[in-house]
Amino acid sequence: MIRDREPIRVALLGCGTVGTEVLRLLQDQSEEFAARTGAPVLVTGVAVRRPHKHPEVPENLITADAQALVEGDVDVVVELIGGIEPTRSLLLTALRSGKSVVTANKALLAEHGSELYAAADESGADIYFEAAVAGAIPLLRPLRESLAGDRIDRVMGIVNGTTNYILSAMDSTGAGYSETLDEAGRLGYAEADPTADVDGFDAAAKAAILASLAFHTRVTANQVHREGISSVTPGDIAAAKALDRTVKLLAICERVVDADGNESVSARVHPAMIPRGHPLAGVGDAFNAVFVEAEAAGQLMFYGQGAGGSPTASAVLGDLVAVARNKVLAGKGPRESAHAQLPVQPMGKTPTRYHISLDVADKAGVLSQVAATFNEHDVSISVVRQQGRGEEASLVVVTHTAPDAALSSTVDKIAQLSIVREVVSVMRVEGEAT
Ligand SMILES: NC(=O)c1ccc[n+]([C@@H]2O[C@H](COP(=O)([O-])OP(=O)(O)OC[C@H]3O[C@@H](n4cnc5c(N)ncnc54)[C@H](O)[C@@H]3O)[C@@H](O)[C@H]2O)c1
Ligand SMILES: N[C@@H](CCO)C(=O)O
Ligand code: NA
Repeated sequence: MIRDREPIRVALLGCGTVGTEVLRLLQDQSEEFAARTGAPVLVTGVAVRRPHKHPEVPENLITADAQALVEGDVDVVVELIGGIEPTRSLLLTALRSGKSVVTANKALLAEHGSELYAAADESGADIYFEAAVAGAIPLLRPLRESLAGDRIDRVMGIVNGTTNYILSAMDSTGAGYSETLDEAGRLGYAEADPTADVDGFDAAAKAAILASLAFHTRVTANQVHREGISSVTPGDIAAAKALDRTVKLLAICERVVDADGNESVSARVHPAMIPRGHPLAGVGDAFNAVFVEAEAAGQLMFYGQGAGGSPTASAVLGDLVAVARNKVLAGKGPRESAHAQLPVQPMGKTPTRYHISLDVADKAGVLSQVAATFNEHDVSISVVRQQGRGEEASLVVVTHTAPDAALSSTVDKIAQLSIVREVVSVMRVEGEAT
Protein backbone atom coordinates (compact mmCIF):
# COMPACT_ATOMS: atom_id res chain seq x y z
CA MET A 1 0.00 0.00 0.00
CA ILE A 2 1.26 3.46 -0.99
CA ARG A 3 -0.14 4.86 2.26
CA ASP A 4 2.19 2.57 4.24
CA ARG A 5 5.31 3.71 2.39
CA GLU A 6 7.78 6.10 4.03
CA PRO A 7 6.47 9.59 3.19
CA ILE A 8 8.42 12.13 1.14
CA ARG A 9 8.90 14.95 3.67
CA VAL A 10 8.72 18.43 2.22
CA ALA A 11 9.88 21.75 3.69
CA LEU A 12 8.08 24.70 2.13
CA LEU A 13 10.09 27.92 2.27
CA GLY A 14 7.81 30.92 1.61
CA CYS A 15 4.04 31.02 1.67
CA GLY A 16 3.15 34.07 -0.41
CA THR A 17 1.43 34.25 -3.81
CA VAL A 18 2.89 30.95 -5.06
CA GLY A 19 3.58 29.14 -1.76
CA THR A 20 -0.03 29.51 -0.59
CA GLU A 21 -1.31 27.78 -3.73
CA VAL A 22 1.31 25.03 -3.52
CA LEU A 23 0.31 24.27 0.07
CA ARG A 24 -3.43 24.38 -0.73
CA LEU A 25 -3.14 22.01 -3.71
CA LEU A 26 -0.85 19.61 -1.84
CA GLN A 27 -3.31 19.42 1.04
CA ASP A 28 -6.46 19.22 -1.15
CA GLN A 29 -5.07 16.51 -3.43
CA SER A 30 -2.88 14.51 -1.08
CA GLU A 31 -4.33 11.16 -2.20
CA GLU A 32 -3.62 11.92 -5.85
CA PHE A 33 -0.08 13.08 -5.13
CA ALA A 34 0.58 9.86 -3.26
CA ALA A 35 -0.80 7.79 -6.15
CA ARG A 36 1.26 9.63 -8.77
CA THR A 37 4.43 9.60 -6.72
CA GLY A 38 4.28 6.16 -5.18
CA ALA A 39 4.52 7.50 -1.61
CA PRO A 40 2.65 10.05 0.53
CA VAL A 41 3.93 13.61 0.07
CA LEU A 42 3.92 15.29 3.44
CA VAL A 43 4.59 18.96 4.22
CA THR A 44 6.51 18.92 7.49
CA GLY A 45 7.14 22.64 7.86
CA VAL A 46 6.37 26.03 6.31
CA ALA A 47 8.81 28.91 6.77
CA VAL A 48 7.62 32.50 6.39
CA ARG A 49 8.89 35.88 7.48
CA ARG A 50 5.97 36.67 9.81
CA PRO A 51 4.22 33.49 11.11
CA HIS A 52 1.41 35.40 12.88
CA LYS A 53 0.20 36.64 9.48
CA HIS A 54 -0.57 33.09 8.29
CA PRO A 55 -3.64 31.75 10.15
CA GLU A 56 -4.30 29.45 7.16
CA VAL A 57 -1.15 27.40 7.89
CA PRO A 58 -1.50 24.78 10.69
CA GLU A 59 0.27 26.04 13.81
CA ASN A 60 2.40 22.93 14.16
CA LEU A 61 3.92 23.56 10.69
CA ILE A 62 4.64 27.27 10.63
CA THR A 63 7.99 28.79 11.59
CA ALA A 64 10.14 31.84 10.94
CA ASP A 65 13.28 29.68 11.08
CA ALA A 66 13.88 28.51 7.50
CA GLN A 67 17.42 27.36 8.34
CA ALA A 68 16.22 24.95 11.05
CA LEU A 69 13.63 23.56 8.64
CA VAL A 70 16.24 22.94 5.94
CA GLU A 71 18.61 21.28 8.42
CA GLY A 72 15.79 19.13 9.83
CA ASP A 73 14.38 15.82 8.85
CA VAL A 74 13.20 16.54 5.27
CA ASP A 75 13.73 15.01 1.81
CA VAL A 76 12.80 17.94 -0.42
CA VAL A 77 13.04 21.72 -0.01
CA VAL A 78 10.55 23.76 -2.04
CA GLU A 79 11.86 27.33 -2.17
CA LEU A 80 9.30 30.08 -2.85
CA ILE A 81 10.89 32.98 -1.00
CA GLY A 82 12.73 34.61 -3.91
CA GLY A 83 15.86 36.80 -3.99
CA ILE A 84 19.52 35.88 -3.58
CA GLU A 85 20.01 35.68 0.20
CA PRO A 86 19.15 33.92 2.43
CA THR A 87 17.85 31.59 -0.31
CA ARG A 88 21.27 30.82 -1.81
CA SER A 89 22.66 29.71 1.57
CA LEU A 90 19.50 27.79 2.42
CA LEU A 91 19.51 25.88 -0.87
CA LEU A 92 23.25 25.14 -0.68
CA THR A 93 22.72 23.73 2.82
CA ALA A 94 19.88 21.57 1.52
CA LEU A 95 21.69 20.31 -1.59
CA ARG A 96 24.97 19.63 0.25
CA SER A 97 23.12 17.39 2.66
CA GLY A 98 21.50 15.44 -0.18
CA LYS A 99 18.08 17.11 0.00
CA SER A 100 16.55 17.81 -3.38
CA VAL A 101 15.35 21.28 -4.28
CA VAL A 102 12.40 22.64 -6.24
CA THR A 103 12.55 26.38 -6.81
CA ALA A 104 10.83 29.14 -8.81
CA ASN A 105 13.69 31.57 -8.16
CA LYS A 106 15.00 32.73 -11.56
CA ALA A 107 17.06 35.57 -10.04
CA LEU A 108 19.05 33.08 -7.95
CA LEU A 109 19.43 30.50 -10.73
CA ALA A 110 20.60 33.11 -13.25
CA GLU A 111 23.34 34.27 -10.92
CA HIS A 112 24.33 31.18 -8.92
CA GLY A 113 22.96 28.31 -11.01
CA SER A 114 26.31 26.55 -11.47
CA GLU A 115 27.08 26.63 -7.74
CA LEU A 116 23.71 25.04 -7.02
CA TYR A 117 24.12 22.44 -9.78
CA ALA A 118 27.58 21.55 -8.43
CA ALA A 119 26.27 21.10 -4.89
CA ALA A 120 23.45 18.88 -6.23
CA ASP A 121 25.90 16.86 -8.29
CA GLU A 122 28.20 16.19 -5.36
CA SER A 123 25.50 14.90 -3.06
CA GLY A 124 23.34 13.23 -5.73
CA ALA A 125 20.36 15.50 -4.98
CA ASP A 126 18.05 16.87 -7.68
CA ILE A 127 17.34 20.48 -8.58
CA TYR A 128 14.21 21.29 -10.58
CA PHE A 129 12.99 24.78 -11.53
CA GLU A 130 10.23 24.65 -14.16
CA ALA A 131 8.33 27.51 -12.48
CA ALA A 132 11.31 29.86 -12.81
CA VAL A 133 10.65 30.57 -16.50
CA ALA A 134 7.24 31.15 -18.08
CA GLY A 135 5.23 30.05 -15.02
CA ALA A 136 2.88 27.18 -15.79
CA ILE A 137 4.21 26.60 -19.31
CA PRO A 138 6.27 23.40 -19.58
CA LEU A 139 9.35 24.92 -21.23
CA LEU A 140 12.47 24.03 -19.25
CA ARG A 141 11.71 20.31 -19.18
CA PRO A 142 11.28 20.28 -22.99
CA LEU A 143 14.61 22.11 -23.32
CA ARG A 144 16.45 19.99 -20.72
CA GLU A 145 14.95 16.65 -21.68
CA SER A 146 12.67 16.40 -24.73
CA LEU A 147 14.99 18.43 -27.00
CA ALA A 148 18.24 17.08 -25.51
CA GLY A 149 18.87 15.20 -28.76
CA ASP A 150 18.34 18.19 -31.03
CA ARG A 151 20.37 21.32 -31.79
CA ILE A 152 18.57 24.49 -30.76
CA ASP A 153 19.23 27.64 -32.79
CA ARG A 154 16.85 30.15 -31.26
CA VAL A 155 14.55 30.70 -28.30
CA MET A 156 12.46 33.84 -28.50
CA GLY A 157 9.38 35.08 -26.74
CA ILE A 158 7.48 36.92 -24.05
CA VAL A 159 8.64 35.70 -20.65
CA ASN A 160 7.46 38.43 -18.28
CA GLY A 161 3.75 38.56 -17.46
CA THR A 162 3.76 41.93 -15.68
CA THR A 163 5.28 43.88 -18.57
CA ASN A 164 3.10 42.07 -21.07
CA TYR A 165 0.06 43.02 -19.01
CA ILE A 166 1.16 46.68 -19.03
CA LEU A 167 2.08 46.82 -22.74
CA SER A 168 -1.15 45.04 -23.76
CA ALA A 169 -3.22 47.57 -21.77
CA MET A 170 -1.27 50.53 -23.20
CA ASP A 171 -1.89 49.18 -26.70
CA SER A 172 -5.56 48.25 -26.38
CA THR A 173 -7.07 50.82 -24.00
CA GLY A 174 -4.38 53.49 -23.87
CA ALA A 175 -4.25 52.87 -20.09
CA GLY A 176 -1.50 54.58 -18.13
CA TYR A 177 1.69 52.85 -17.14
CA SER A 178 1.63 53.18 -13.36
CA GLU A 179 -2.06 52.32 -12.80
CA THR A 180 -1.59 49.13 -14.87
CA LEU A 181 1.54 48.22 -12.91
CA ASP A 182 -0.42 48.55 -9.64
CA GLU A 183 -3.09 46.23 -11.04
CA ALA A 184 -0.45 43.66 -12.07
CA GLY A 185 0.84 43.76 -8.47
CA ARG A 186 -2.66 43.20 -7.07
CA LEU A 187 -3.16 40.21 -9.38
CA GLY A 188 0.02 38.59 -8.02
CA TYR A 189 2.04 38.86 -11.26
CA ALA A 190 4.65 41.44 -10.24
CA GLU A 191 7.82 40.65 -8.30
CA ALA A 192 8.14 41.84 -4.67
CA ASP A 193 10.13 44.74 -6.14
CA PRO A 194 8.32 45.48 -9.45
CA THR A 195 11.34 47.29 -10.90
CA ALA A 196 12.63 43.74 -11.47
CA ASP A 197 9.79 43.40 -13.99
CA VAL A 198 9.64 46.83 -15.63
CA ASP A 199 13.41 47.27 -15.93
CA GLY A 200 13.80 43.85 -17.52
CA PHE A 201 15.82 42.13 -14.74
CA ASP A 202 13.26 39.33 -14.40
CA ALA A 203 13.16 38.67 -18.15
CA ALA A 204 16.97 38.87 -18.35
CA ALA A 205 17.32 36.24 -15.60
CA LYS A 206 14.89 34.03 -17.53
CA ALA A 207 16.81 34.63 -20.78
CA ALA A 208 20.03 33.58 -19.01
CA ILE A 209 18.38 30.33 -17.90
CA LEU A 210 16.92 29.69 -21.36
CA ALA A 211 20.22 30.40 -23.14
CA SER A 212 22.13 28.16 -20.70
CA LEU A 213 19.79 25.23 -21.30
CA ALA A 214 19.36 25.76 -25.04
CA PHE A 215 23.04 26.17 -25.88
CA HIS A 216 24.68 23.97 -23.19
CA THR A 217 26.64 27.01 -22.02
CA ARG A 218 26.73 28.89 -18.72
CA VAL A 219 25.07 32.24 -19.30
CA THR A 220 24.51 34.53 -16.31
CA ALA A 221 22.03 37.42 -16.02
CA ASN A 222 24.74 40.08 -16.33
CA GLN A 223 25.73 38.65 -19.75
CA VAL A 224 22.24 39.31 -21.08
CA HIS A 225 21.70 42.69 -22.75
CA ARG A 226 18.81 44.23 -20.85
CA GLU A 227 16.37 47.03 -21.59
CA GLY A 228 13.02 47.28 -19.79
CA ILE A 229 9.76 48.99 -20.67
CA SER A 230 9.99 52.07 -18.46
CA SER A 231 11.11 54.12 -21.46
CA VAL A 232 8.31 52.88 -23.77
CA THR A 233 6.11 55.92 -24.37
CA PRO A 234 2.59 56.36 -25.76
CA GLY A 235 4.51 57.84 -28.76
CA ASP A 236 6.23 54.48 -29.33
CA ILE A 237 2.90 52.66 -29.12
CA ALA A 238 1.34 55.12 -31.60
CA ALA A 239 4.33 54.82 -33.94
CA ALA A 240 3.92 51.04 -33.89
CA LYS A 241 0.18 51.28 -34.52
CA ALA A 242 0.74 53.55 -37.52
CA LEU A 243 2.73 50.72 -39.14
CA ASP A 244 0.29 48.00 -38.07
CA ARG A 245 2.71 46.77 -35.41
CA THR A 246 2.60 46.41 -31.64
CA VAL A 247 5.25 46.64 -28.91
CA LYS A 248 6.27 43.62 -26.81
CA LEU A 249 9.12 43.01 -24.36
CA LEU A 250 11.02 40.14 -25.95
CA ALA A 251 13.68 37.79 -24.67
CA ILE A 252 15.82 36.55 -27.56
CA CYS A 253 18.49 33.86 -27.24
CA GLU A 254 20.28 32.87 -30.43
CA ARG A 255 23.11 30.71 -31.64
CA VAL A 256 25.22 33.02 -33.82
CA VAL A 257 27.61 31.62 -36.42
CA ASP A 258 30.15 34.04 -37.97
CA ALA A 259 31.61 33.92 -41.49
CA ASP A 260 34.42 31.60 -40.30
CA GLY A 261 31.95 29.19 -38.72
CA ASN A 262 32.75 30.25 -35.12
CA GLU A 263 29.75 29.96 -32.85
CA SER A 264 28.64 32.21 -30.04
CA VAL A 265 25.49 32.95 -28.08
CA SER A 266 23.49 36.16 -28.17
CA ALA A 267 21.06 36.78 -25.29
CA ARG A 268 19.05 39.96 -25.00
CA VAL A 269 15.89 41.46 -23.57
CA HIS A 270 14.38 44.63 -25.03
CA PRO A 271 11.10 46.06 -26.23
CA ALA A 272 10.51 45.45 -29.93
CA MET A 273 7.91 46.27 -32.56
CA ILE A 274 6.37 43.17 -34.11
CA PRO A 275 3.76 42.95 -36.88
CA ARG A 276 0.18 42.63 -35.62
CA GLY A 277 -0.12 39.43 -37.65
CA HIS A 278 2.76 37.79 -35.71
CA PRO A 279 1.60 35.09 -33.24
CA LEU A 280 3.33 36.94 -30.35
CA ALA A 281 1.27 40.09 -31.06
CA GLY A 282 -1.88 38.28 -29.93
CA VAL A 283 -0.39 37.27 -26.57
CA GLY A 284 -2.26 39.49 -24.10
CA ASP A 285 -2.58 40.04 -20.34
CA ALA A 286 0.03 38.21 -18.27
CA PHE A 287 0.30 35.36 -20.77
CA ASN A 288 3.69 34.22 -21.99
CA ALA A 289 4.65 32.61 -25.30
CA VAL A 290 7.99 31.26 -26.43
CA PHE A 291 9.17 30.00 -29.83
CA VAL A 292 11.92 27.43 -29.96
CA GLU A 293 13.68 26.71 -33.25
CA ALA A 294 15.64 23.50 -33.40
CA GLU A 295 17.49 21.96 -36.31
CA ALA A 296 15.52 18.72 -36.55
CA ALA A 297 12.27 19.65 -34.76
CA GLY A 298 11.76 22.91 -36.64
CA GLN A 299 9.68 25.55 -34.92
CA LEU A 300 7.82 24.88 -31.67
CA MET A 301 5.57 27.29 -29.81
CA PHE A 302 4.83 27.24 -26.07
CA TYR A 303 1.96 29.36 -24.76
CA GLY A 304 0.15 29.80 -21.46
CA GLN A 305 -0.01 31.57 -18.11
CA GLY A 306 3.41 32.88 -17.22
CA ALA A 307 2.63 34.35 -13.80
CA GLY A 308 0.18 34.19 -10.91
CA GLY A 309 -0.10 31.96 -7.84
CA SER A 310 -1.97 28.98 -9.13
CA PRO A 311 -0.39 28.64 -12.62
CA THR A 312 3.06 28.87 -11.04
CA ALA A 313 2.07 26.33 -8.37
CA SER A 314 1.23 23.88 -11.17
CA ALA A 315 4.84 23.96 -12.38
CA VAL A 316 6.22 23.71 -8.83
CA LEU A 317 4.04 20.70 -8.08
CA GLY A 318 4.99 19.00 -11.34
CA ASP A 319 8.62 19.30 -10.25
CA LEU A 320 7.79 18.08 -6.76
CA VAL A 321 6.18 14.95 -8.19
CA ALA A 322 9.26 14.37 -10.39
CA VAL A 323 11.65 14.73 -7.44
CA ALA A 324 9.48 12.53 -5.22
CA ARG A 325 9.27 9.84 -7.92
CA ASN A 326 13.05 9.92 -8.29
CA LYS A 327 13.30 9.31 -4.54
CA VAL A 328 10.81 6.44 -4.61
CA LEU A 329 12.43 4.78 -7.66
CA ALA A 330 16.03 5.70 -6.76
CA GLY A 331 16.35 7.73 -9.97
CA LYS A 332 17.96 11.07 -10.69
CA GLY A 333 16.88 14.21 -12.53
CA PRO A 334 18.92 15.92 -15.26
CA ARG A 335 22.23 17.55 -14.30
CA GLU A 336 23.83 20.76 -15.59
CA SER A 337 24.84 20.54 -19.26
CA ALA A 338 27.39 23.27 -20.04
CA HIS A 339 29.81 21.31 -22.23
CA ALA A 340 29.58 23.66 -25.25
CA GLN A 341 31.00 26.68 -23.33
CA LEU A 342 30.20 29.08 -26.18
CA PRO A 343 31.27 32.71 -25.79
CA VAL A 344 28.51 35.29 -25.30
CA GLN A 345 28.40 37.88 -28.06
CA PRO A 346 28.25 41.57 -27.05
CA MET A 347 25.05 43.40 -28.02
CA GLY A 348 26.93 45.83 -30.28
CA LYS A 349 27.79 43.00 -32.67
CA THR A 350 24.33 41.46 -32.67
CA PRO A 351 22.43 42.02 -35.93
CA THR A 352 19.18 43.91 -35.30
CA ARG A 353 16.78 46.21 -37.17
CA TYR A 354 15.55 49.63 -36.03
CA HIS A 355 12.35 51.59 -36.48
CA ILE A 356 13.09 55.32 -36.13
CA SER A 357 10.43 58.00 -36.06
CA LEU A 358 11.59 61.63 -36.41
CA ASP A 359 10.07 65.11 -36.44
CA VAL A 360 12.03 66.97 -39.11
CA ALA A 361 11.91 70.35 -40.88
CA ASP A 362 9.63 70.18 -43.92
CA LYS A 363 12.07 71.34 -46.57
CA ALA A 364 14.05 70.06 -49.51
CA GLY A 365 17.15 67.97 -48.80
CA VAL A 366 16.00 66.55 -45.44
CA LEU A 367 15.61 63.04 -46.72
CA SER A 368 18.99 63.05 -48.42
CA GLN A 369 20.76 64.24 -45.22
CA VAL A 370 19.12 61.52 -43.17
CA ALA A 371 19.84 58.90 -45.85
CA ALA A 372 23.49 60.01 -46.02
CA THR A 373 23.88 59.43 -42.25
CA PHE A 374 22.62 55.86 -42.63
CA ASN A 375 25.04 55.39 -45.54
CA GLU A 376 28.00 56.63 -43.48
CA HIS A 377 27.34 53.88 -40.95
CA ASP A 378 26.78 51.21 -43.58
CA VAL A 379 23.16 50.78 -42.57
CA SER A 380 20.72 50.18 -45.38
CA ILE A 381 17.14 51.41 -45.30
CA SER A 382 14.13 49.14 -45.87
CA VAL A 383 11.16 51.56 -45.56
CA VAL A 384 10.89 55.38 -45.55
CA ARG A 385 7.67 57.31 -44.95
CA GLN A 386 7.54 61.08 -44.97
CA GLN A 387 4.49 63.14 -44.19
CA GLY A 388 4.43 66.96 -44.28
CA ARG A 389 2.73 69.01 -41.57
CA GLY A 390 3.37 72.65 -42.56
CA GLU A 391 6.70 73.75 -41.01
CA GLU A 392 7.47 70.24 -39.79
CA ALA A 393 7.25 66.78 -41.24
CA SER A 394 7.29 63.33 -39.74
CA LEU A 395 9.79 60.88 -41.11
CA VAL A 396 9.73 57.16 -40.35
CA VAL A 397 12.65 54.93 -41.29
CA VAL A 398 12.82 51.16 -40.89
CA THR A 399 16.28 49.73 -41.49
CA HIS A 400 17.53 46.43 -42.79
CA THR A 401 19.59 44.30 -40.42
CA ALA A 402 22.88 45.79 -39.20
CA PRO A 403 25.12 45.40 -36.13
CA ASP A 404 23.33 47.01 -33.18
CA ALA A 405 26.28 49.35 -32.47
CA ALA A 406 26.10 50.75 -36.04
CA LEU A 407 22.37 51.37 -35.69
CA SER A 408 22.74 53.03 -32.33
CA SER A 409 25.55 55.37 -33.57
CA THR A 410 23.41 56.23 -36.61
CA VAL A 411 20.59 57.34 -34.30
CA ASP A 412 23.02 59.43 -32.20
CA LYS A 413 24.28 61.15 -35.36
CA ILE A 414 20.80 61.74 -36.75
CA ALA A 415 19.69 63.34 -33.47
CA GLN A 416 22.45 65.94 -33.97
CA LEU A 417 21.34 66.97 -37.49
CA SER A 418 19.98 70.54 -37.45
CA ILE A 419 17.01 69.53 -39.61
CA VAL A 420 15.92 66.95 -36.98
CA ARG A 421 13.62 68.61 -34.42
CA GLU A 422 12.96 65.52 -32.31
CA VAL A 423 13.69 61.80 -32.28
CA VAL A 424 10.15 60.66 -31.42
CA SER A 425 10.70 56.94 -31.16
CA VAL A 426 13.50 54.42 -31.63
CA MET A 427 12.69 50.77 -31.32
CA ARG A 428 14.03 47.48 -32.59
CA VAL A 429 11.92 45.54 -35.07
CA GLU A 430 11.49 41.76 -34.82
CA GLY A 431 9.39 39.07 -36.39
CA GLU A 432 9.45 39.96 -40.06
CA ALA A 433 11.61 39.32 -43.12
CA THR A 434 14.74 41.52 -43.12
N1 LIG B 1 4.18 35.40 -8.35
C1 LIG B 1 4.42 34.84 -9.53
O1 LIG B 1 3.62 34.95 -10.47
C2 LIG B 1 5.66 34.04 -9.74
C3 LIG B 1 5.79 33.29 -10.93
C4 LIG B 1 6.96 32.53 -11.16
C5 LIG B 1 7.96 32.56 -10.21
N2 LIG B 1 7.82 33.32 -9.07
C6 LIG B 1 8.91 33.26 -8.12
O2 LIG B 1 8.45 32.57 -6.97
C7 LIG B 1 9.09 33.08 -5.80
C8 LIG B 1 8.03 33.52 -4.79
O3 LIG B 1 7.21 34.51 -5.40
P1 LIG B 1 5.86 35.03 -4.70
O4 LIG B 1 5.21 35.90 -5.71
O5 LIG B 1 5.12 33.90 -4.10
O6 LIG B 1 6.49 35.95 -3.54
P2 LIG B 1 5.78 36.55 -2.24
O7 LIG B 1 6.50 37.81 -1.91
O8 LIG B 1 4.30 36.59 -2.42
O9 LIG B 1 6.10 35.45 -1.11
C9 LIG B 1 7.36 35.32 -0.51
C10 LIG B 1 7.23 34.49 0.77
O10 LIG B 1 8.53 34.28 1.31
C11 LIG B 1 8.48 34.53 2.71
N3 LIG B 1 9.82 34.97 3.17
C12 LIG B 1 10.51 36.06 2.80
N4 LIG B 1 11.70 36.09 3.42
C13 LIG B 1 11.77 34.96 4.17
C14 LIG B 1 12.77 34.41 5.02
N5 LIG B 1 13.94 35.02 5.20
N6 LIG B 1 12.49 33.23 5.62
C15 LIG B 1 11.31 32.61 5.45
N7 LIG B 1 10.34 33.08 4.63
C16 LIG B 1 10.57 34.25 4.01
C17 LIG B 1 7.44 35.60 2.89
O11 LIG B 1 6.96 35.61 4.22
C18 LIG B 1 6.39 35.13 1.87
O12 LIG B 1 5.58 34.15 2.45
C19 LIG B 1 10.02 34.18 -6.29
O13 LIG B 1 11.29 33.64 -6.54
C20 LIG B 1 9.38 34.61 -7.61
O14 LIG B 1 10.30 35.18 -8.50
C21 LIG B 1 6.70 34.03 -8.82
N1 LIG C 1 6.96 38.73 -12.06
C1 LIG C 1 7.00 37.64 -12.98
C2 LIG C 1 6.42 36.41 -12.35
C3 LIG C 1 6.58 35.17 -13.21
O1 LIG C 1 7.91 34.77 -13.28
C4 LIG C 1 6.24 38.02 -14.23
O2 LIG C 1 5.53 39.04 -14.22
O3 LIG C 1 6.37 37.33 -15.24
NA1 NA D 1 7.65 27.01 -16.87
